[in-house]
Amino acid sequence: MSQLGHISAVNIGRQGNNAVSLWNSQTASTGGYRFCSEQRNPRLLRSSDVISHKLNIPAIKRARKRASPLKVVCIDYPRPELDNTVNYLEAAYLSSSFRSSPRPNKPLEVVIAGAGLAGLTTAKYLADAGHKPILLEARDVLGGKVAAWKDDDGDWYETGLHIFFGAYPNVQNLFGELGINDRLQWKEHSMIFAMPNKPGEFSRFDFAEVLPAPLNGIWAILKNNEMLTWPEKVKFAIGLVPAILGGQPYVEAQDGITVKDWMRKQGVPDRVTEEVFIAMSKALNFINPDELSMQCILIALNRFLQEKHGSKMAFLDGNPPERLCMPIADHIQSRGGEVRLNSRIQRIELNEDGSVESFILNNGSVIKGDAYVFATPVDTLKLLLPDEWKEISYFTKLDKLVGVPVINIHIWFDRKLKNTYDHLLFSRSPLLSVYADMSVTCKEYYNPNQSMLELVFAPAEEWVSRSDSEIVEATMKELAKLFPDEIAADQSKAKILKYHVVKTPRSVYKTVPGTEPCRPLQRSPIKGFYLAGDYTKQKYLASMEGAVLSGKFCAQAIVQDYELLRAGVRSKLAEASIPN
Ligand SMILES: Cc1cc2nc3c(=O)[nH]c(=O)nc-3n(C[C@H](O)[C@H](O)[C@H](O)COP(=O)(O)OP(=O)(O)OC[C@H]3O[C@@H](n4cnc5c(N)ncnc54)[C@H](O)[C@@H]3O)c2cc1C
Repeated sequence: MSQLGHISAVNIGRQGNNAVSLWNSQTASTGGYRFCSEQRNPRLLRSSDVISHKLNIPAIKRARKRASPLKVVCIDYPRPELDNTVNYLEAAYLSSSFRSSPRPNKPLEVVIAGAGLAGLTTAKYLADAGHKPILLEARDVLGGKVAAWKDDDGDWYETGLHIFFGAYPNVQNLFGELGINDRLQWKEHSMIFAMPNKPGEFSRFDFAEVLPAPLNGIWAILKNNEMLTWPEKVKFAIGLVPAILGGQPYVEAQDGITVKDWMRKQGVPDRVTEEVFIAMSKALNFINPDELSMQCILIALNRFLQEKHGSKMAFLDGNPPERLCMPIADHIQSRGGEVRLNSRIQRIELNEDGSVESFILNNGSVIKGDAYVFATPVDTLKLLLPDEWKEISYFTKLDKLVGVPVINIHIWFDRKLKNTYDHLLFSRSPLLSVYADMSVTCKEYYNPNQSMLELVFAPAEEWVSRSDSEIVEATMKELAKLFPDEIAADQSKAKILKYHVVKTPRSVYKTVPGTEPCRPLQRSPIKGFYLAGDYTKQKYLASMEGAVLSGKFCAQAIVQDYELLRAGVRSKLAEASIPN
């Protein structure tokens, strides 16, 4: 920390691409940020505020002349591809707090179960803070729900078709930190929906680059007259007024109601739900609007509409284990951490006082540490929960969080399909959710002569136990409507060269009404035991961004608990002391 008159410069990052923000030091830690680079009119930061990328030397000098009591905070802030708003600053600030935290005298050994994005980021940020993570993954591949495999022909197939959104500040910050920003292939700022009544046709919502948020979103909706009529748009807009006026408290209060019921309560015509929200519900949580909690839609709308590029989409340029997970694992290992595959935790062994003594692996190995993290899916955690913890309300609430089934399908065709875009497409078909021609959208899968469609099949409850051939047959019938000139269900047009079907019987937690209060904080009531995962408490949905943020929160809790963990304080298993 270097002194500049009354101003202290904290944590000046790497050269170039550094954001400098001036804010009132008293409010910085509370999250009530004051935007002080134009120091005359301090005001609360809005998510649309643009934070300067460059070192704002003139602003520092001006503040210095006035002997300002402001603190200058310089954050190592790798330039994100898109927005440069307070959400990104917060993400970068949290990341930099690990690197700038005091180096521990004796690093903690932290044993982490599960190398999905949550476990990987927990380990990464713990390593950044000078600790030693030992990351144990059950399978022989990194990534969990972003895992992928190479077949005998060298083609990749994935657990899920994954889209990165502009409104993913922590993910973009992570890419920046790892120096892999160029691996995100950003697409045109549009949402493209198939038109079931006009087979082979699409309807677009195009977000104008010249307009700020939320006008660009409102304009995109107003301009599209193919999916919604003007009276429907007006009724939908009126229905949304309480959400706009009520802000976050209103959004949180809508957890108790399904999308379908909320629309009816607000007087929004059923056709709006059918035209737009079936597709959105399936894309967000692989279920229909009669099951999905309205809070989920409002959170997504909030993010998409409040940030200019919030709904802009990117594809990773190749398979996630190598293109995203390996750089994180390499980073962890370069800082003394360990990443071990084929290491399934079979049992959580407890001390007499109910705290964790060790993790027992399926091969019988005993792994001990100073702290323990479960970054597995919630369904796995529930299966492995020690009996002694089962009555604790923090854990009993997990019963309501249940993974939803989903199927990811890849079909390689003998030709290049024409009726497609270099983009994600909402199929609006009964069995399918979103899809993309990955031979166009993804650099590593690029093929000028043949298409590979990757499709998300949802809701999949009734289908997940059926055979792959049945699932592909049903998919082909749907594809015949999306590609009327090019695909027929009997393959009399485009021929299938091969396919892969990946079933995930328990994927992200099913966001039905009443689940939000059941999401656990990352710090559990058991001292030394923490959770990470997209289902744990964080302001994003069950998504890659949510998983990454949960990992950061988990690492932050452990760093904050350093003294406690070093002292080896063990919890007394008393429900009374457990925060609900
Ligand atoms: C089909 C599909 C499409 C999706 N599309 C998108 C999208 O477009 N955009 C988006 O943001 N999100 C999307 N998601 C959601 C996103 O993939 C998840 O939210 C995120 O990857 C979850 O990360 P996680 O680390 O919390 O959990 P996981 O990825 O489930 O990681 C948990 C890890 O724990 C491991 N594990 C389990 N049991 C044990 C054990 N006993 N011992 C050790 N390890 C264990 C697992 O093998 C796994 O690696 C999609 C998901 C699916 C399934």
